[in-house]
Amino acid sequence: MDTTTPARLSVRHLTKSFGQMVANQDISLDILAGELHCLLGENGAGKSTLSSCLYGLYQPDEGEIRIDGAPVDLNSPGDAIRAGIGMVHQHFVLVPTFTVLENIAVGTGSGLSLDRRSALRRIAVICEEYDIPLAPDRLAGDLSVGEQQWVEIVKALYTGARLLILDEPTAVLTPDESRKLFAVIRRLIDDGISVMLISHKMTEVMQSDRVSVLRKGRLVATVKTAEVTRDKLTAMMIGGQPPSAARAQRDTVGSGQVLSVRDLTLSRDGRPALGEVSFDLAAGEILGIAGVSGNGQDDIFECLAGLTTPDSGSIAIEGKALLHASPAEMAGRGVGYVPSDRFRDGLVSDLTIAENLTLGQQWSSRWRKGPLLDRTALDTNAETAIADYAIAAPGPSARCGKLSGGNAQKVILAREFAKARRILLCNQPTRGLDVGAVGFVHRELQRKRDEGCAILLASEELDDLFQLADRIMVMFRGRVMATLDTQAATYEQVGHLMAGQEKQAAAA
Ligand SMILES: Nc1ncnc2c1ncn2[C@@H]1O[C@H](COP(=O)(O)OP(=O)(O)OP(=O)(O)O)[C@@H](O)[C@H]1O
Repeated sequence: MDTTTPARLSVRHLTKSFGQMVANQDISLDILAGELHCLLGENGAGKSTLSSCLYGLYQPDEGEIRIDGAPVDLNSPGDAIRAGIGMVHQHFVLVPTFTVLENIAVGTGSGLSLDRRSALRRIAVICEEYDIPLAPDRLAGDLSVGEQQWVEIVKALYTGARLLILDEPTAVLTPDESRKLFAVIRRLIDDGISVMLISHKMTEVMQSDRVSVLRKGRLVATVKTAEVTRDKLTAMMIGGQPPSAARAQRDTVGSGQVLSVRDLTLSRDGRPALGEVSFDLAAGEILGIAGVSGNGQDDIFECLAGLTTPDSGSIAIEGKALLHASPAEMAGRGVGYVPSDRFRDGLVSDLTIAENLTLGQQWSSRWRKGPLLDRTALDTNAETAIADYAIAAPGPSARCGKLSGGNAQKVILAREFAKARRILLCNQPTRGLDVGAVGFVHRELQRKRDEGCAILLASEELDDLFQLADRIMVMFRGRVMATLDTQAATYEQVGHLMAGQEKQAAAA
């Protein structure tokens, strides 16, 4: 690939606003045929908006999109697919009771008119050509998250995509699955297919051919990856140094054993979700939970947060059994909870940042002036959080539903970190955050730990766990495979345990 390589997709002067918010401003860039092109930017920089415009989910206010030199109007995903653009989102939308083949048929609009034999042949050709391990007759409900992603990729290739947009694809994969995905991406590129990758992980970004950096809705530059360093890219992205952990903390307590979990067992829809999970957590300790998404992490947190009742087992905080506790009671006991699904469990989209920051504590005298909410106190609190956590938002009264994924996450972190005086339950806190924000969360977690807070930290990012956790508990199919001392553990060993491979882990 060189400068004479033709552009598969050209964007010229693309602008897209939501009310006053200009999410993409005058963006011009080319994605060349057969290149891996990364889109890099802080949370809220405009990456999702741009990719949504390219996939016909949003229509730009101004500007032009060309495919292979010809202007196109992308008014729907159907238009994008016809133009040869495929997109794999972070959340897959497969029908669990359908087979892989049926999901591909439904997703590509072939539906009932499908010629089964020729469809099977075509899927087999795609899988063989790009070395994708996928059996068309398996039920989607039986597939691992990584396998579901293969279905989405094959679906896009089946419709003839020549440009594939991948939105943070490795966020849900094991290290092994991520390596495999990158091997497939290389094959696609060798075959002349273009891949646009949205990723916050610098190790992945550095594997691309070129990077387009967005900052505050504008394109900073498109550069050849071989000609820049990680630090240079980070500086381009944030336009300076990452924000520092500036927050002063209030009273904190704690020493010795704080949280004790014994034989927690839970089934959901008749299937075992948790099997005899036991662990202890001490003040000033970070216990990491490693596991591929869906292996029981969410269930543990929901039991601890009082949102789900286990079938058996016990939970005790400082020796006292924990029964159903409301968010306000949890806050009263100094427990903060960062859930993995920010919009389902963490935020109310229609409420403002100021209101979301006091959610669950709105009856506390701190936020009341007589019977009414003290708006000034709410706004002051929100302004501090917006500054400390570098939340990209117009102000305290912005609705959380309009924030980018990463900025929404920062609102939850600001609220729950403030609550957590004794215990912080943190499920995937860095998911979808940019490098600057990840660094900030790491420093905040370390600060809370140093102040004596007991932290339970689940992350699909092994980097988070290896950098922060004192011990790493590895989950597979709802069971604890092992709890390792971080100093003595290796990435490979944890990766094997995450895949349920005890023997390989022992040999690693
Ligand atoms: N539907 C919408 N309505 C109003 N504002 C929006 C909407 N979608 C996005 N925005 C705003 O546009 C800006 C860009 O958001 P976008 O989601 O494109 O950022 P991003 O770079 O993908 O961020 P992240 O890395 O956090 O996912 C943000 O300030 C966001 O709040």
